[in-house]
Amino acid sequence: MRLRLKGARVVDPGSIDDYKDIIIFDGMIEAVIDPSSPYPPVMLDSSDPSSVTKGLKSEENDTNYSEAGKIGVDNFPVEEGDTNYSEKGKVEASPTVSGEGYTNCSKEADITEIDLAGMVVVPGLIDMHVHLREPGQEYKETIETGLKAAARGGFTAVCPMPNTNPVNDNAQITAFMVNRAKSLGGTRLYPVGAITRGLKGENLAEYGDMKQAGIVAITDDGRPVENARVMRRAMEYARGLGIPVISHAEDLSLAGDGSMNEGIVATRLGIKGIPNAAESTVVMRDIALAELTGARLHIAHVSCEESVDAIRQGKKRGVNVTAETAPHYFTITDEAVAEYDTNAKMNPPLRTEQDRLAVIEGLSDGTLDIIATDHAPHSLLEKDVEFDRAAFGIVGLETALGLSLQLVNNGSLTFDELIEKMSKKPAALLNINNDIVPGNPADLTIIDPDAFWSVNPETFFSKGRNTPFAGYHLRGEVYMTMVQGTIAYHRTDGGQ
Ligand SMILES: NC(=O)N[C@@H](CC(=O)O)C(=O)O
Ligand SMILES: [Zn+2]
Repeated sequence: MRLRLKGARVVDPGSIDDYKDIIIFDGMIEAVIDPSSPYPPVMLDSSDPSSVTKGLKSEENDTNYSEAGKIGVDNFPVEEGDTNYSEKGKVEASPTVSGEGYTNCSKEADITEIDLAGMVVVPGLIDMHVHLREPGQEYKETIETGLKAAARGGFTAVCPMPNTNPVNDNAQITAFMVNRAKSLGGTRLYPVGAITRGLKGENLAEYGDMKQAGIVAITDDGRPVENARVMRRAMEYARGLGIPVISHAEDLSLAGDGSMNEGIVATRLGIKGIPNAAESTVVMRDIALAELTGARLHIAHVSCEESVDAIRQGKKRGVNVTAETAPHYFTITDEAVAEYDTNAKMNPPLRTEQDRLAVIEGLSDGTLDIIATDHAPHSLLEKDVEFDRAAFGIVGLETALGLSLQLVNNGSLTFDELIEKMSKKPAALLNINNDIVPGNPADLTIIDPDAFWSVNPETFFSKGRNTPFAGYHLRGEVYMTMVQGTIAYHRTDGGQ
């Protein structure tokens, strides 16, 4: 089936920001054309001047001819030697033209149109940090519910972390995840393998085998690699394989048994704190190790000012380091814990206003390359308990775009910058080509930029309800998520 996405503004940062129609055939982007251009484009036959009109839809006026002449520059594959195309088009711009009754190209012209007036189409969003809990903790989330939540959040691809049970530290588990996702269709899954077997921090996992089975990076996320020599060796192997090492930066001896940010709020609540240095010291160590090994290092879930500073300095020195933060770190602070709300408990913890602003500054000056969710679903069993006994982690897939768009609405980021951070940068880091160009799979996120909606966890497709954002009013919502030309999510009328 051929689809025409009609009437939307198409934004692919660095290459397109314009009103374009996207033609999709067999799951692939076939053409990106001017909204007034006919499709398929007119096939010229000099012996039959009237042929130029065949297959055209009727238009109000005849300006579509000169538009048709422009198709070549609009990525439509114009035949070699077709240089007088536009000239011919002009010649045939006769006022008697009507699309009615022209059936010559009707087979090719059999196009289903999707009206996207008022919407923005962007390259599919990629969330490079999610926890899908399968295998092992399917009561919290499954690959199926996680991928549905991802599609609803506008993500065409996600990267599940290896802290499943069993751990994704071998090719069998990797293959299981990949196959499960393939059998489901919808949002794509690119697993991240473990750095060490069983996430124990001792012996390296088999990166080569896992890479063949589909991993795109390695990490012990959920736990730091405590031993610097182990981390160094991991970086050396990963470098050889051309995959990034993702660091969950945490000094366990400093974090101790803290369960929120160390500071005034923790003192007031009588909760043990985790200082910024528990994160930033390991960020600094891993940047030093990346400098030593030349590996590609990616810092996960950056929460505090000192980490942002360390990454900024590392980048200045030319270290191959990228970093992500999550929407909660630039939206709320440790004040959100005030009612002992376990839905505001995650690792690293929510920090102070100063840190929140430093994270936004890091996003806007490019120090923080990527926005990822760290989607960490838990059940009531782990969350409906005393604060210090509750599990760390919040869900994020279905609120990420809405929360992140607030940075655009309030002028902290441009829309292009946001799409860079939620789509293009993760794609580049993971070697995924999601440019909106003919020949690429039609993995697209369609955003309704002015829709107002409220976060209602009861409507989540995720099994997790553990969000601190319930009741938030947001502007900008996912309208449709398309993966390989198939609709993976479509907002029903009226929003949620
Ligand atoms: N972020 C969290 O608070 N929790 C994550 C682990 C992690 O990303 O460190 C989890 O798996 O629940
Ligand atoms: Zn982590």
